[in-house]
Amino acid sequence: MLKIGVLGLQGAVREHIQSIEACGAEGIVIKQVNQLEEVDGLIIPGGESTTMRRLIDKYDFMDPLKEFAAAGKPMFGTCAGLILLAKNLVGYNESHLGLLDVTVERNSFGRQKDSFEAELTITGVGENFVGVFIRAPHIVEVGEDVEILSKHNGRIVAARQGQFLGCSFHPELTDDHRMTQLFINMVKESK
Ligand SMILES: NC(=O)CC[C@H](N)C(=O)O
Repeated sequence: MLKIGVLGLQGAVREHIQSIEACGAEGIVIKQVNQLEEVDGLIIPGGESTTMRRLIDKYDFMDPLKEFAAAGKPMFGTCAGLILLAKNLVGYNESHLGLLDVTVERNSFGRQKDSFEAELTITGVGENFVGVFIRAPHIVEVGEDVEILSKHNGRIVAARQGQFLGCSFHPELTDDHRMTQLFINMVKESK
């Protein structure tokens, strides 16, 4: 059975595990660096990117996460996880993991729209996917070999570059598991 890890330092961890299991894979909460060896792919969940970054540093996850990526293993960042994966962040000089070649702007859907749902069409997933956006970032710009998978109101909300997948919304908060399945397929193909 495929083993998919969810970085378990902060954020919406349990819901991702449930979604992974609904897709027939094994979900493992990663709380210690050595657990990364057990999994074939990793989801970095939504939450608060600054808090998650602090915990990544505190528990020495930075280099092991970069090594995980360098080994060619797929990674999927959702919401705050997208911010952590991105190569560039609007208004910041430094990024976090800097793996996915996109520029991301945090909290970019405005105040009245702090949280909302929207029906999305996502390449590789299909139509009528309800995206749950919670103080969501969006992708402002993508690098050459990044495929844009979905837009909402002209803004890029999902993208893929090889082994890396990122989205602005929380795919684990509905019982539509197609986005999780897309990632699991990427993990299958990478083996
Ligand atoms: N739902 C989320 O993950 C929100 C992300 C959060 N606004 C951040 O900047 O980290």
